[in-house]
Amino acid sequence: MTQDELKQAVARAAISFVQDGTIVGVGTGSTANFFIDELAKIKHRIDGAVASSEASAARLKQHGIPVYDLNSISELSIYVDGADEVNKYRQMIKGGGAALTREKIVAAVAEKFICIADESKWVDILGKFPLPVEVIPMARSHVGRQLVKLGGYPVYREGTVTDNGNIIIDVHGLQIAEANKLESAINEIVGVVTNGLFAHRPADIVLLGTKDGVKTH
Ligand SMILES: O=C[C@H](O)[C@H](O)[C@H](O)COP(=O)(O)O
Repeated sequence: MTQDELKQAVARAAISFVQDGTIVGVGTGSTANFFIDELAKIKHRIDGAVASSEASAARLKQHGIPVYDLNSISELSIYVDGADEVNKYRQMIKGGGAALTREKIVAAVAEKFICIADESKWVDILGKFPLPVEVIPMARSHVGRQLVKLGGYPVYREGTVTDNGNIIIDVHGLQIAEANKLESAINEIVGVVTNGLFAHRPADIVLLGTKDGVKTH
């Protein structure tokens, strides 16, 4: 099976968690795009969606799925999104597509976070994938210096502006043993909006696409 076929398989599997008549939280990225396309097939059964990026909102609308502002709803039963890395504690690194902040916000509202990923994303220790950090532009150098003190090698992601008008710094060289602590420490740096560690809010369910089928963790 190709990587895209594995992504499609987990996207399909996630549809079984969608309850009729509800608003669905939808993530960002290539795996989330497969989920949006699967969601379109059952769009008559749902009320609509909340998107974690402008790109996902546009794809949902192209399919004729109503997109709600998060502020206009009070509850969200599920949030379905991909990940750049996920471990056995269902902690994740996210933000390869620069959507980490909105993803974290929608995930915070959702009762259940369902992570959909192909097996290449499964890791023992988080950190091989450079950790994305969303930063207020004027704080770029300051945040970079603080990230070095935390043991990382910060690299400015040239040409990327987030949906919130900020920049991304990718932190290389981290071996993340205590994801909760590092998530908090980075978020305490003045000028950081948030970072792509989802440790305080791990996924509730991971659907992992493997050659032997979709495995649930
Ligand atoms: O900002 C992007 C998101 O965190 C994505 O969920 C993550 O990068 C995984 O994307 P993909 O499904 O394309 O590998």
